Amino acid sequence: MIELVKFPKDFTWGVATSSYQIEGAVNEDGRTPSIWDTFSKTEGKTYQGHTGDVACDHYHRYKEDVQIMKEIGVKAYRFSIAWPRIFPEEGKYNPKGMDFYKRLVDELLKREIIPVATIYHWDLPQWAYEKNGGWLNRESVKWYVEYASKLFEELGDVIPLWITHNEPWCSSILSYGIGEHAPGHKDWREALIAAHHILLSHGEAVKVFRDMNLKGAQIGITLNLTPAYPASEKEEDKLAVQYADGFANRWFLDPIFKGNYPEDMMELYSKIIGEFDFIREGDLETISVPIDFLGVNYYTRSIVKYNEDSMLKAENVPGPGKKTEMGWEISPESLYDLLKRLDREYTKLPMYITENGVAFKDEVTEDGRVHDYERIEYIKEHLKAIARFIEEGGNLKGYFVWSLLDNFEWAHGYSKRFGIVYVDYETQKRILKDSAFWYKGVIEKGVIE
Ligand SMILES: OC[C@H]1NNC[C@@H](O)[C@@H]1O
Repeated sequence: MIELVKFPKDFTWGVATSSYQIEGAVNEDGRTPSIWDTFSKTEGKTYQGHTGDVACDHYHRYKEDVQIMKEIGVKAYRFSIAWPRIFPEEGKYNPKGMDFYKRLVDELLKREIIPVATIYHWDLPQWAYEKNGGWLNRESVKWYVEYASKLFEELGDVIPLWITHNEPWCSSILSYGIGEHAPGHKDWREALIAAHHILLSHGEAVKVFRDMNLKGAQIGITLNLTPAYPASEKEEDKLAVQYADGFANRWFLDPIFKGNYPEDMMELYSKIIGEFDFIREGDLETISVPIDFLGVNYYTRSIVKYNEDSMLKAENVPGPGKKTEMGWEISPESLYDLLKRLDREYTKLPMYITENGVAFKDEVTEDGRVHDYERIEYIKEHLKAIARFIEEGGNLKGYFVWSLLDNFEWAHGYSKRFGIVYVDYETQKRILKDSAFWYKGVIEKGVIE
């Protein structure tokens, strides 16, 4: 007996991308460098020195790509806007840069695809970074609000869903603390300062958004969340989970939904970074202004054991499940656990899975196709977890596959393919993978077998 898993009729089936990962055209129509242009051109920072100079040439091929979305039948398209196209210099608005997004939105609306805009997906203008380190400078909040306000003015009447930030954990901790992402700093105090200013910019932008009273438009934030599990039933491993969970999840969930940073993590971090003197009176009220929805990016879980020598008292151990090309364990049941926890402990607001997807070794076979059955399996299992949550009353409104296209996977360059559409970077030819045809069927029927 084939199990049929049904989704609500109005479920938002989408795909997601981001500007630096797909657009290319890095010097076109007034765009100036972002920190990722600088970082990717720095020796040793990205796989084989790959950059986003051309990427998927989406800046020129957007009409073709929107037509592909139409063929797949997606209802919504989550993309990000490149700040350096809109404000190539501080205070200097660039209408030609904005015009690209107006053209893109026109193409989407012509095909009745809902545009979902991420305001910041990591391509900070280099000019902002050069003013005392970008997000380390509290002025970044002002720059960001000026940028977001201009987007609301110019696109607020045609874009119904706005996401202030994509994965603040990555644009702060991974970028200023661990150093794997631009600007590549390795300083925990800087990481927490950047996180604070990013969260503050989120809250300030939401306030401006509310003041503009944009009819029918909603605003939220997207967090990448990684549920942590203990390697054993030992009490010390459970303590390791508490700190791993604080590090990955609660440091962002708590200020947004509870109006405070988690006490246990502040205590732990204060031993490393000293005073939290970058938090000012009223900041947490701003950060926790009410939003309309939460975007959740989910890929994998972590399993941790206690380690006295680690700052977080936690050390990752590999899970038993199958691994992806990124080395991430496949664990759809952890997505269900995560959604239940968010519903229980944080919010009853509508949620969207704003990213979920997987990198496997994709090859174009003799028949000119890409038989990515493992990706179909991955997406199917995660959709089942989502369906179970919805069935139990969970307020989950939509799902965006990461990604529409194979694209620039940050430090991994083009070596990791997440797309449901294959990109031949030599020719820029797009090939719908089997997963794209499968997803088309799911969208059409609203069920998975
Ligand atoms: O690693 C896959 C994706 N994860 N979330 C942010 C995106 O920019 C990444 O490509």
